[in-house]
Amino acid sequence: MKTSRDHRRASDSRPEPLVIETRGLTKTYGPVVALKELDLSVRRNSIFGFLGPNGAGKTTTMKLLLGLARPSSGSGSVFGKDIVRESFEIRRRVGYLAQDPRYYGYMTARETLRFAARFFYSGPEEAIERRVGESLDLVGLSDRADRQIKGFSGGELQRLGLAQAQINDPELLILDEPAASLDPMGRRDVLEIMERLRDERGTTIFYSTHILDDVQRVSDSVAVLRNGRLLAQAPIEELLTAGGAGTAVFELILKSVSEKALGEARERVRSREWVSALEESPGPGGEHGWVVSTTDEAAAEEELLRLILAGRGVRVLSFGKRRQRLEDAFFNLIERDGGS
Ligand SMILES: Nc1ncnc2c1ncn2[C@@H]1O[C@H](COP(=O)(O)OP(=O)(O)OP(=O)(O)O)[C@@H](O)[C@H]1O
Repeated sequence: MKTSRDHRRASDSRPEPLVIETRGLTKTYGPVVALKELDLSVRRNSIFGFLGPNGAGKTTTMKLLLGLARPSSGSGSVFGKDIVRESFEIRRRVGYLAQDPRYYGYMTARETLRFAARFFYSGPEEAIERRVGESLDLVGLSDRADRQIKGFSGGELQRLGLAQAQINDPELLILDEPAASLDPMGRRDVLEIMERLRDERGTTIFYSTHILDDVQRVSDSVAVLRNGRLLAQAPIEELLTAGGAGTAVFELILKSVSEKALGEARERVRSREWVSALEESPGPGGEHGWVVSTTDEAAAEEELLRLILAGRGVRVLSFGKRRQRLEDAFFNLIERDGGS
């Protein structure tokens, strides 16, 4: 039985081949357009976050990829195989965790995984037991393996779901909101397991979520979907930059003896190439609020205060830094798309 693959990450700079590719993929349910002309490209050995609010079309996309629903138009392939004509072959090589998986509460975790493993392996019992044991280990459930599932917490159930989805050592895991219902600890566990699967087994992971922090934490690439339409698709760093996130923003409150002194400070700051924006707002009692966006956080840390204080007559009452996050980038993209 094959339990692992060659999961070395490519050391050269050639891009990994595409595991999922869709072109103009569309699904309508009567008058409802659940998915409109989706072009998606997911590279091998990546964690791909599929991000969007409720009703965006995430589950619909996953069902189309798995052959559980038929496209209204457009096409798609997984491992180069057609999602309509070759869905049986696709499903054999994919692990899927549905949004709300159900289990038999009277069964133990080990029995559940054994049951799932028998669908895939007809080999000797020891091989199945070994695979079940490895899977329990992977998700940290070895010490609870022989307890009935009905007593499991939400986090334990989700980890069992992951173990079940990867029981056949799939090349691709499709996970529908794997961490949505969990507390921060439970979410961290699930994200760590996803990383281990990518790093140690070379699994490609395509997962949906509406939790921006999770996407920022583990994804290599991200697609943002809204009302069935793709707003953006890019490696995460690119998306952060495009949406204006990932850059540092400095917030200051200044007090100045004169407009002239303030104007000179403004000119000194604006003359620096690492300043991408300087927004000003008047505060109470002659104070001035400044928000300075930068492209080079280190340079700004080193120079910004010095530049402001270089002339006489300007005092800095407060100085703080915040980093823009994916959340800012996401809402910027949605705003650009015309609404919330
Ligand atoms: N079988 C169906 N019949 C009619 N409409 C459907 C059907 N399945 C999905 N839809 C509609 O298609 C749209 C996309 O739904 P989908 O479940 O794909 O969204 P989602 O992004 O997965 O949302 P959620 O996070 O809430 O699961 C929604 O407007 C939904 O109501």
